[in-house]
Amino acid sequence: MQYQYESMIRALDEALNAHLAWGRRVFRSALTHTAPGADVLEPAAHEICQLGQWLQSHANLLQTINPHKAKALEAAHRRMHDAIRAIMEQELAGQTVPAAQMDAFEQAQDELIRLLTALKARLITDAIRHDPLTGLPLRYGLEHDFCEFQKACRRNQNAFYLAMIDVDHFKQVNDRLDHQVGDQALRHLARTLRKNIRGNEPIYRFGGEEFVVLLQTRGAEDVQHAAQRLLEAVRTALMPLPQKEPLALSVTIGLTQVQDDDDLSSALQRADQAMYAGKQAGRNRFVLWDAPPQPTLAQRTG
Ligand SMILES: Nc1nc2c(ncn2[C@@H]2O[C@H](COP(=O)(O)OP(=O)(O)OP(=O)(O)O)[C@@H](O)[C@H]2O)c(=O)[nH]1
Repeated sequence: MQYQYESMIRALDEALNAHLAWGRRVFRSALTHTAPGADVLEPAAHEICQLGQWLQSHANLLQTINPHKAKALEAAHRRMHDAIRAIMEQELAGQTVPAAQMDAFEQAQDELIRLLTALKARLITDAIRHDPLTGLPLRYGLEHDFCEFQKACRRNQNAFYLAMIDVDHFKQVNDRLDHQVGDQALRHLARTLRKNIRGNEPIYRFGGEEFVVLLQTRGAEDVQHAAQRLLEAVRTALMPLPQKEPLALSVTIGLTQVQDDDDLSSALQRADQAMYAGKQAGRNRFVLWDAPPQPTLAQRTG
């Protein structure tokens, strides 16, 4: 999932502040026996108030984050408004407000604040787990995703491969064209990679100009095709540059098969070794990790 975390968190804070201001206004109306605005007394008050408007304008996004909680949030907001409207109507008519009605309001209000606070925590957690440059996940969740992917591959009787992808001669892009173009190139590359892997294959920005992809395939031949396709996609996706030749990029890919009893750090280490071998062999290629050859006598004795 990708969204603008900063503006989303800011908008949520503004909606929460507006809700607190609304609460103060309701309290004042009750104490001074004056009619509050339409955003309290109208049956559609939950849509009129600022928090209600925020909920409507972010409905799709909330649905994507967690459909169950999105529904609960909307319901709590509506319940809270229904309760306060009933309370205010009785208050303005000079009637005593039943304690059960106050309880209903307080419960809905507590639920609303609890859900909004959890949503904010989720947004902040998501924000720090994603790379602001490319929008890709960073490596925080990799360990967990790796284990889940391992289980899914076993369940589907598919082969699990981990790919380490490193941009070739990226320093030259920064040096020749400047760092901003380098940033743009990383965004461009992330999009190209994302477009050329399956939706259920996670990709991470692993480090500066390194990406990690988890691949679910039918076997060695299949993964080699996938790697070849990625190399081709990166090579041919030229990045337009104003008043200059478009920028051509290439990557080197290190691949390793992940066994059922494998762990992330060993897989990363092997993929890194394969990628390094690819760099040494001339870049712009993939290398499938193979068990390292036994050291020769000359190497052993140095
Ligand atoms: N613009 C930009 N550059 C970055 C970012 N992260 C890392 N880099 C640059 O990536 C470059 C990596 O350089 P090297 O590790 O020497 O590798 P390389 O030039 O790609 O060479 P090979 O990997 O050997 O093909 C460095 O110049 C980093 O400054 C980033 O977020 N933005």
